[in-house]
Amino acid sequence: MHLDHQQGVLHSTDIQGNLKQILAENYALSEALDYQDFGALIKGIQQAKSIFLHAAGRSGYSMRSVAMRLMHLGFKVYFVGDTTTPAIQSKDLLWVASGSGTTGSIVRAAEKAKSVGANVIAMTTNPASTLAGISDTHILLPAAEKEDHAGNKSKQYAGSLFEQALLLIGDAIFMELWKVGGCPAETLWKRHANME
Ligand SMILES: O=C([C@H](O)CO)[C@H](O)[C@H](O)COP(=O)(O)O
Repeated sequence: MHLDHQQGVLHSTDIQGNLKQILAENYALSEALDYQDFGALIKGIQQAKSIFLHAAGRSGYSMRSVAMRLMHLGFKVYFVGDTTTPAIQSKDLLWVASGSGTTGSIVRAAEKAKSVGANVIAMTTNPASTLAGISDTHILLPAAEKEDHAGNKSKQYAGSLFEQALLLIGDAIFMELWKVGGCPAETLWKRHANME
């Protein structure tokens, strides 16, 4: 069950064991969430004039995937920092995610959104973080923060659990909005990128 670094050969692996660990951690996180918190997010998405998503690094990749699905549902959605992303305004929603809750660009975006009167919803692993404090609604994802190397909350590297949970929770939110909206998959598919 090891990679022989000297030979550079993969003799045998425990990929299945690792995958089980990852799935078990995500399952445990799903059991520990406070689902009451999600009401404000669903309402915020439904009521926003435009929805802005923002997160950095791997958290950002997860949130980009979520943004794409919201677009498939027909929402006006932007990812902060993209070339065609406009100014946020008072009737808009900024949905941000940062495991640490301290990433500078994400905190600054939340501050700007608050200053124009937009609704700010933040997902972090730390309710005491700057980002959680700024937000109108904070949703706690009980995962390891990226610099918590103790391994008590996750055996995975850095913020991996948080970043995976973002994508999974995003898909769960998409499913809920899709059910409520009642549009057939064919309607959503018409919005899917056709120049891939
Ligand atoms: O890419 C990331 C890193 O590899 C940690 O696992 C993070 O998503 C990125 O550094 C942003 O951090 P947070 O704002 O704390 O999510």
